[in-house]
Amino acid sequence: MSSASSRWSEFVTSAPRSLFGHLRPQRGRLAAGVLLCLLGSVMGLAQPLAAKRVMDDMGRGGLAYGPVITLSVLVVAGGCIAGLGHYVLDRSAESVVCTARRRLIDRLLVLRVPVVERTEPGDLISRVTSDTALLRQSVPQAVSAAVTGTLITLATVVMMGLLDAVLLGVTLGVIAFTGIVVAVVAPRIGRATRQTQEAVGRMGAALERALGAFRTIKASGAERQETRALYRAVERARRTGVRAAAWDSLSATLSAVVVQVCFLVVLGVGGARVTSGAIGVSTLVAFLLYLFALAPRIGQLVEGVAQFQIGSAAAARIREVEDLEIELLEDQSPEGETPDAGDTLHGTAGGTGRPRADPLPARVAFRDVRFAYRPGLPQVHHRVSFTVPGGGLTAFVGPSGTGKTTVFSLIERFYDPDAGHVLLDDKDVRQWPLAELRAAIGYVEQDTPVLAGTLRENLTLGSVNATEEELRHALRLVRLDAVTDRLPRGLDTDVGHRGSRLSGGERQRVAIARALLRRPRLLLLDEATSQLDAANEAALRDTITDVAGRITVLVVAHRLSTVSTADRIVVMDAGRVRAVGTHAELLEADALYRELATTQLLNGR
Ligand SMILES: Nc1ncnc2c1ncn2[C@@H]1O[C@H](COP(=O)(O)OP(=O)(O)OP(=O)(O)O)[C@@H](O)[C@H]1O
Repeated sequence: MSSASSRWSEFVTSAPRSLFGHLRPQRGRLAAGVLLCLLGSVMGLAQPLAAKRVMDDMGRGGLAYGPVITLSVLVVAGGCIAGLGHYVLDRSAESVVCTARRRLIDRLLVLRVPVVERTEPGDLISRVTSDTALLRQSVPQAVSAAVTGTLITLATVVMMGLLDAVLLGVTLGVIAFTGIVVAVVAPRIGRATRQTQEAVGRMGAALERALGAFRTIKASGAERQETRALYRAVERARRTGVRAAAWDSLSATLSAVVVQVCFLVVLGVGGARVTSGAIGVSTLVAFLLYLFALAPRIGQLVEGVAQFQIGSAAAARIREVEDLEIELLEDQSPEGETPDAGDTLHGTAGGTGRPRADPLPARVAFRDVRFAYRPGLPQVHHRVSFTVPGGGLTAFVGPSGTGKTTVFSLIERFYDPDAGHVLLDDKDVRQWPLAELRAAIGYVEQDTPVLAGTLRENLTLGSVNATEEELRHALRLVRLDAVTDRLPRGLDTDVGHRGSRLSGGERQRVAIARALLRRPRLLLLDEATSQLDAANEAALRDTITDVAGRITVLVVAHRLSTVSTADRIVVMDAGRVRAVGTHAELLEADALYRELATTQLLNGR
């Protein structure tokens, strides 16, 4: 069996299971909704009999008002009860969607970094929005069709059988034909829906790519190029959507046509039977009324099977996200070993990840670390080893792509090394509960360190209980207090998407203030490669020197002003540590460092 067909057969068996998984928590309400729909429909079933009675009475020359009143009551009450049933089903469908969205959201931010790197954010977004919306659309129809449609169809068939067995035979022929149509077409609807949702996911990814680099696209004059790429994604979604719609329409049309044909056949055969005296006119009329009642039920069943396929396809895509590997933020050390709070964080302020007392600087060490981002990719670290004592400023320098930022990613446990050990306070980071490890570290990335929202929201990300005084202190530390004082709304100023309303230097300093507010024991600072003006550069250098007086600071350095004040410099080259020393020592002893200091570092890159 080819891999595509085995994937398909796995989808066919697992997708409905995923859909049932979503429905299970709402089974009580769904059952109530179905019961009400059923009751409404059962009352509808009595209508043709009441109509037959009215006609028989008329045939006998008189009109009894009783059956007319009964008929009216049945019509109104049946409609109201069925309406209530549909409302209950719709409500349950909203709850199904809400639960599915919550479950997805719960998982999204704890996904492992490598897992997210393998997926497209836009596609993940479309699974939370578009696929869950499909669940909403398909659940009521699929459920009510499955139960109500089936039972009412059976009951209608029984009533028709009681009226006339021959005409029932004709009708059953129709149902059998429709069944064959559904069996052939339904899986194709499921497959086409899945393809449509995949195309919608790709469209989300393309949108995310374009809007995420809005300025770059404008500056590169690439609006038309990107618009064309988006058009292509939209067109793919349209094509697959049309395919799904074609199968859906085919099954609906076939079932409708077949019912009409059946009506004509029943009329013909029934007319002959009335003429021969086998049945009365009122029986034929009642049978035809049942047939008309049956037609929408068959349509409902066919549509229900289609909706079941659509819902299953959406549930399968949601399931794929739920199956992605996540991080365990709480204790995950193999031996259940948790570091002593006094030894690491000095206690954390419940849930905020902030230490209560002044933190002690952390010690960091790499022991023979080997690492590749993925199997098959070239190794980034080849037996990297170094030791950083608690406190002071350690700078990492080296040519671009030698694995300096990767050192930080391994300390943060965004990835785990393939061999060797990354140690914090002489303990492998894998032995640390992840939340505690990350609470001990402040990480300032090279790019995009500011989120949409206000300055205050940005600063308190990860330290929600920070006081006004702490905020002011952090701003003073990073020399941003004067800037915020000038802003009309101060800390409540909106910084725009990715902090676009701040300068590059301000963004970096906001990110440092945010990291410091968590009062880390270790600050990882990936220095911005862009050239800062002299005042900004001096402000940043003073901040780093200040902080390094209290906690351990590791900097991926791109500026001479940073390395010249460092307590030690780790020179990396091609995934190895080449030399360690002070600026003066390395200028003397290491040719690569000498070259870097006079070129890259001097120029800020
Ligand atoms: N997420 C990733 N997936 C795959 N490869 C990656 C990833 N991040 C970095 N790399 C690769 O790993 C190597 C080291 O990258 P790293 O960012 O650590 O270098 P660096 O020394 O910090 O470079 P720079 O000074 O330019 O920032 C590079 O070849 C890079 O292409």
